[in-house]
Amino acid sequence: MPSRQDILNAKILIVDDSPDNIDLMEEILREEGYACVSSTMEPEQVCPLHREHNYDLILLDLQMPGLNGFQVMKGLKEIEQGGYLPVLALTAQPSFKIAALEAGARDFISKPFDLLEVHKRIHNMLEVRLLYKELAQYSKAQQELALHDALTGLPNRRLLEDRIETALQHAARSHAKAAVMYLDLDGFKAINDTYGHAYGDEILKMVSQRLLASSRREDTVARLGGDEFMVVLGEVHSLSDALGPAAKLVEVLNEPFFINDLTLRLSTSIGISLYPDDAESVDALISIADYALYEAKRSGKNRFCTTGTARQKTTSKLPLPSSQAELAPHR
Ligand SMILES: Nc1nc2c(ncn2[C@@H]2O[C@H](COP(=O)(O)OP(=O)(O)OP(=O)(O)O)[C@@H](O)[C@H]2O)c(=O)[nH]1
Repeated sequence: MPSRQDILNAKILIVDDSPDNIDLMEEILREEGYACVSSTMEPEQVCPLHREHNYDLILLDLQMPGLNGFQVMKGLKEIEQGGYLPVLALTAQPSFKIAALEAGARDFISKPFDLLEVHKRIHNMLEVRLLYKELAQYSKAQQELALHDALTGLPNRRLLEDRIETALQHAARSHAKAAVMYLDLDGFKAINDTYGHAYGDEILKMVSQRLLASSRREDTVARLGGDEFMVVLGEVHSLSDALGPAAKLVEVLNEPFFINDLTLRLSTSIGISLYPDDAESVDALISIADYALYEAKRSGKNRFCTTGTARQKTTSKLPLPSSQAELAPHR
């Protein structure tokens, strides 16, 4: 619930073509203790000002030359799409009251002003507006939490699948390819067992940072859970475009990790699948990369492995061209 102080600090804009009305309203608000009050006599400035300042309350005169209050509300609705239109209409015309509410105003104040009514209506509207903002922020934070891994802050599997889908759509549109790299740390369990879970957590956070630092802004780095990560490269033109980044990831995770006074080492194995060569769906690309990862582990860890026969085994019984017939471990 917003505090009295929150309400007094809310951002208020007065819109009226009469300087006397503006002076009067400013005085009423300042006397009550409202600290962030501004005004304009130019209705066409209301939308640009609201875009810039995101007001908590707009006290809007309905009858103004040029743009009237109803037209201003139309513009404000476009800015506050799906949101709470923070407009309190000011009108001397009883017939305008219902029209104003129908046009999106939350409430109205009749002219000439009744001081007690002005205070109550402004206070009540600000209370609802600020509550609405709190709720919107809370729901945004909840959505973020649901899509990100709590330990590392990286996208989780749900968001990752969305990002892969988007990368595939972009690649399809531009006749390019996309690469999915499935990473699993080598020997991570031993770090947990030897130094404790807190050290393991620290390593996972440092691994995330290294992966992010070694990737392009447009790539996606995600944590699937445990010691498994995924890096998605959009807009690659051939498998060889993914090999350099994969080699770099193997290399950066080979660098020592300094935690407190300990120097810890581990490595990573990576399986790579390529869109559209290996598969065209998110699930198939992930499972083919997983299979290539398995091959990287099986053939000695600390390396990356491309797909080749992985596709043959998971999706079809057709023989692959001989150039793709072998899994290709690299280190
Ligand atoms: N510290 C920490 N450990 C985790 C977390 N999630 C999973 N683990 C541990 O990570 C380990 C992952 O197991 P493995 O991948 O089999 O271990 P590994 O030693 O890397 O095995 P290889 O991949 O064969 O080299 C398990 O011991 C899990 O308990 C976490 O959030 N924090």
